[in-house]
Amino acid sequence: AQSGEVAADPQQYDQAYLSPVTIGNSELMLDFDTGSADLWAFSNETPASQSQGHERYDSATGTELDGYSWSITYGDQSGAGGNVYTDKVVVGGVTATRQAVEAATSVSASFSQNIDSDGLLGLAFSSINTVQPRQQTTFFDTVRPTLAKALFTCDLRQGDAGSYTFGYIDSSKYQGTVTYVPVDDSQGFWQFTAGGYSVGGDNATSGSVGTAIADTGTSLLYLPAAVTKAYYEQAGGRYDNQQGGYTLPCNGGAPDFSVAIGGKTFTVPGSYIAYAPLTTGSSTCFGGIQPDTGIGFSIFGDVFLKAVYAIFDVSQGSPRLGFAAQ
Ligand SMILES: C[C@H]1CC[C@H](NC(=O)Cn2ccnc2)CC1
Repeated sequence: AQSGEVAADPQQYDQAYLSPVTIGNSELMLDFDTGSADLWAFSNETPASQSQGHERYDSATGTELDGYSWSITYGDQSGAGGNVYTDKVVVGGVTATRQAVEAATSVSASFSQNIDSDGLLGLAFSSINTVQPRQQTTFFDTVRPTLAKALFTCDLRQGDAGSYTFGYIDSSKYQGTVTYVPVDDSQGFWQFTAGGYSVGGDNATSGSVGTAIADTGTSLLYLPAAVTKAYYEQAGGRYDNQQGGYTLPCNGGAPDFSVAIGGKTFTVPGSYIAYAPLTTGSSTCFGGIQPDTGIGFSIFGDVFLKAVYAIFDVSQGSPRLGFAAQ
């Protein structure tokens, strides 16, 4: 049985985390994204004008799926599309011998401009893979029958290298016990229910967060508007229309944010929520918590995930998420 571990290296401000992946004989840095289900890369088929500074997948090592294509648009309105190959993909020593690899023939500006990222490796459920005419499986679904345990884990860290593991849980990476919650995969996401919350440790847990997804591909923590408003009232933040989100002082006074999941409380340090100065040297920061208005559910992105050890587990028949304090 296979198992393995791969580094997750943070970009500036932990905006995304990138992991080394070998596809054929190309070594690329991919953004592992539990919020989508396509494995795509800049390639020899991506226009030079769009791929300056990126490593590219050389599709010559692959077997083309004739007449197949893919096209994806993410929640931030970024997107990409192209052709499909099968090729050998290796992640932390775990090998998929015939993985669908989606070679980009076009990518949106934000992907071209983020030269650290050579593509994405989707880890949501294969039911939302965009390949046509026949949907393809994610890397995790492809290797799942060969893994020691049918699960992968995520240990993202604030401003430091973390890791993903496939096929095993590393109990040295968390403290205390793991709390498991059921996952509703009907929308293709790692969707769960979050409970009450508290700001700055005042144990008057108020309200309830509700339906949420665990999304390593999203930088911030998107919560219901009422919860977000309550947080920034205590944090001394304000909604800045020009910035398109809440901002707050960078000065280190931001309160912690705690949320109950499966009856256990998980805390995001206030320092994670003073996310990044509006511009270099500014004493005003963009907030790491933002409203989930219009999305349809809350998004527990990297701001939350780097405060926990997360286990994405399909070993029990029904999928489940495990969380433990880091
Ligand atoms: C309003 C939110 C904005 C951010 C959205 N997240 C994404 O688009 C994640 N992603 C994947 C690839 N590139 C980005 C989720 C909605």
